[in-house]
Amino acid sequence: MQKVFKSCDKLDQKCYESYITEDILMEHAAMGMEKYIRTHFAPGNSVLIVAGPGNNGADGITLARLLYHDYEVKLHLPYGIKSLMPKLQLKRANALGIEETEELEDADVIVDALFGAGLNRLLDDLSIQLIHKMNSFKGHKIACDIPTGVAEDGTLMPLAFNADTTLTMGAYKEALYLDESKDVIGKVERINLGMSSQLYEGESDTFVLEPEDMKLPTRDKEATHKGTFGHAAIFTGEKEGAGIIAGTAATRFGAGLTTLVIHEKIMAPPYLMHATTVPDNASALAIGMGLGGHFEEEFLQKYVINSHLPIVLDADALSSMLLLSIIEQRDREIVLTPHPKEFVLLWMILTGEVLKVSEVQAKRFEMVRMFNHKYPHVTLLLKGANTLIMQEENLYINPLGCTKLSKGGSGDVLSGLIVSLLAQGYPAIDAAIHGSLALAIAAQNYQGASYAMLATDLIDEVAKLELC
Ligand SMILES: NC(=O)C1=CN([C@@H]2O[C@H](COP(=O)(O)OP(=O)(O)OC[C@H]3O[C@@H](n4cnc5c(N)ncnc54)[C@H](O)[C@@H]3O)[C@@H](O)[C@H]2O)[C@@H](O)CC1
Repeated sequence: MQKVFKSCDKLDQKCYESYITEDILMEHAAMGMEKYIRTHFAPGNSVLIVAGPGNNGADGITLARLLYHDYEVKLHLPYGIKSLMPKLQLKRANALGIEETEELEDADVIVDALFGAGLNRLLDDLSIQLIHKMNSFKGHKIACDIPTGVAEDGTLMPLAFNADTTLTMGAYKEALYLDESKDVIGKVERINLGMSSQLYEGESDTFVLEPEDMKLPTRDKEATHKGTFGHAAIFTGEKEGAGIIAGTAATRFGAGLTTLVIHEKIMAPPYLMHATTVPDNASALAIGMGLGGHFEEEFLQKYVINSHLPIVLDADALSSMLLLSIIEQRDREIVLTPHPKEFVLLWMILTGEVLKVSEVQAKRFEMVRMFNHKYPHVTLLLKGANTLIMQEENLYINPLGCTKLSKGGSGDVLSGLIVSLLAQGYPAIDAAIHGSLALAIAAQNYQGASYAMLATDLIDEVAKLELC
């Protein structure tokens, strides 16, 4: 996992105090982009660099110098040059013979160095025209630091540069991981600015997860039996399919036993048990998926609220005042897995504040932190294109989800994976992180069409993760 920061200003300041000047940082920023281009494009290819008036533009001008002669470099400066660093970089570039181009033509590589971290107001007409044009080009699109149109606080403007790759300077920033900007950021790579990234970064309590972080349930001992791996009890309500999907996922992910708790007799697959109450040896619970109003309050009070077993609250449980009262229990392992619409409901119940889904989406990090401030002991997993997971002040971003997951049943699989890990004895935060990673990586591994994946396909992919 990698550290993530709200802004790099303080990190840059720390460098200056160590005599690592702006000029050094900038040279390395440009060298990082140069390396990326030289790795992916042979000399002779054309590179269009659109450079703005500030230091983001200066990164672009520096890149022009580094590539000039080996590549067909076209440098466009639509706003002229305003500050010290771009002036210095342009002098150096001009001295080598680089001239500005007035024409904006397609190239093999298009570099957006118009505005980076300094974007502080809406784009004007000139920028809008430029970005429309750059987006229409066929060349490989690289954003320097952050695409123009994505502000440092993560706000996505009505138009943004549509990057294939964002080469971000020094450290990963939160703005790169808001759901709304996922489609314009493309792949993200970090560029080191003349020192180890660990020295540049310092401390952070926010992290972006990587595939290598995924830990699968371990079965490294031979002298075991089904009881060794816990017993997941999944409350199955009006839509019994949701419980069956979650139960199948829980079993596939290693739970020794899985029971669907339901009042009625159902046709469950043979590997799932079902019962009308929670089995005595249950080691974790999951409730909410397809629940409806299946269980009476007295039953829920006895088997869910008073049980104190580790628990996943999902879907309908997140709009139940009774079930949400669980989050006051500070001695319990609790995972909440809302999607943004469910978060709106739970937030209203917990605080009385009525939010729109769009407001939650626009400030996902802030909302998760506000929830965490009230309930630090609860693991909150806010679903989305970039899932956010937080407990005890540490926030983890899982950016590995993909559009194949946008289908009914994916959330039930996730609840099943998490309750499975809880049943096997993993702490709530680990269960949420590794369940979420397993879900996302399994979806990536699915080989069918992007629109075709069923919850059962996803569970089959989970079953193969250890072999990958
Ligand atoms: N500070 C440093 O030491 C480093 C900075 N680097 C680069 O510097 C960038 C930040 O540079 P700056 O702080 O100069 O900011 P930018 O270059 O992103 O933009 C600042 C300039 O754009 C103008 N501006 C902002 N929004 C505008 C809008 N909507 N329309 C028109 N003009 C607008 C501002 O008035 C200012 O002149 C980073 O994104 C990164 O690319 C890198 O070189 C790494 C090191």
